[in-house]
Amino acid sequence: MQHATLTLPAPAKLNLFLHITGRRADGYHELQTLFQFLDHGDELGFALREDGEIHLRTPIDGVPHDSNLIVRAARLLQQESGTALGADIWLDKRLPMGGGIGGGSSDAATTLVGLNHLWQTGLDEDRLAALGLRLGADVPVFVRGRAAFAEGVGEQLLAVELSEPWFLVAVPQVFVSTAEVFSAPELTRNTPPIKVRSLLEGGGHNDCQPVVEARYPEVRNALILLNKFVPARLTGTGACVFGSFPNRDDADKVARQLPATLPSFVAQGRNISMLHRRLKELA
Ligand SMILES: C[C@@](CO)(OP(=O)(O)O)[C@H](O)COP(=O)(O)OP(=O)(O)OC[C@H]1O[C@@H](n2ccc(N)nc2=O)[C@H](O)[C@@H]1O
Ligand SMILES: Nc1ncnc2c1ncn2[C@@H]1O[C@H](COP(=O)(O)OP(=O)(O)O)[C@@H](O)[C@H]1O
Repeated sequence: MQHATLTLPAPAKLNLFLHITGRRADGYHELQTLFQFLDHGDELGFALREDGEIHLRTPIDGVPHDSNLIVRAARLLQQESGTALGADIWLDKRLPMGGGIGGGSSDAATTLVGLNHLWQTGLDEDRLAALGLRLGADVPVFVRGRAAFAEGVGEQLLAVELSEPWFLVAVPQVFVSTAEVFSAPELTRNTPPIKVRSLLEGGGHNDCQPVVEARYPEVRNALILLNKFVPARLTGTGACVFGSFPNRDDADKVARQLPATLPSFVAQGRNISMLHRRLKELA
C-alpha cells in the first residue's frame, strides 16, 4: 500500500429491506431493496503501470488472482476504454466475505472509479455503472455512491435521503452463498411491489431471511441474540445481521454484550458513500 499513489475506500452497504417480487426468464430475481452505505469498509491503493499489466499485490486467500472482482473490474475498464495503461493494486480487506454487506462489489466499484481517475479514461458515471452491472448486480449502487431505493435486479436506482442512524452489524462466522439462497425452492418470490414512499418510513422485511435462518443455525442464533436488544434483520443474503440505534454509545453498549463467538462492528449509515466523499475532496 505504501507505493500507492491513490488510496480510496470501498465501503460496505446494508439492505435495509429486501423484497423479492418476481423472477425473470433468465433466472435472476426482481427485487425491491433499500441500500444505505456504512462508514466502514475496505481500503484500496492504486499505482500506475506503463506496461498495461494489472497486478493485485495483496491476493485474498481462496480467491484466484484473475477471478478477484478488483482484477476483473480493472481489465473490463481497460477493454472498454482502450487504455494502454495498467496498475498495481493493494487491498486492505476489512469486510467479511459472503456477508451480504457487498465487500466484493464495493471493491469492484472502487476499482472502476479509481482507475478511471488514475488513467484519465474519462468514462461518465452512467458508463461506469453499466460496466459495474456486468460484474455484479450490486456494483452500480457503489459506483453511484448514493443511498437508493432499487428495483430490477438492483440496478434501477432512485437516490433517497434517509436518516443516518448507527448500526450494530453482527458477523456470524459462516459463509452464505448468494447463488444458493436465490436458488432455494422455499424462497418466496411473490412479495407485492410497494410504492417507494411507503417504504421509506421504515418497515419492509427481507425475503431471504427465513431461508438463511433455516439453513444456517449460526445466522439464526445471531438474530436471536441481537433481537434481545434491538429489532434485528438480515442484510442481503446474509450472513450479517444488523440493528439500528440513535447514537454510537447505545450501539457500542450492545456490542459489548454479545458473546466473543459473534464478532460485530458499529458503523454509521451514510447517504453519500465514503468513496464519493473522498472523490469530492480530490476534485
Ligand atoms: C442479494 C444482494 C442484495 O443486495 O446482495 P448480497 O447479499 O449478495 O450482498 C444482491 O442482489 C446480490 O448481488 P451480487 O452479490 O452482486 O450478485 P451477483 O454476483 O450478480 O449474483 C450472484 C448469484 O445470485 C443470483 N441472483 C443475484 C441477484 C439477483 N437479483 N437475482 C439472482 O438470482 C444469481 O443466481 C447469481 O448467479
Ligand atoms: N475483492 C473481493 N472481495 C471479496 N470477495 C470477492 C472479491 N473478489 C471476488 N470475490 C468473491 O465474491 C464472493 C462474495 O463476496 P462478497 O461481496 O464479500 O459477499 P456478499 O456479496 O455476500 O456481500 C467471495 O466469496 C469471493 O469468492
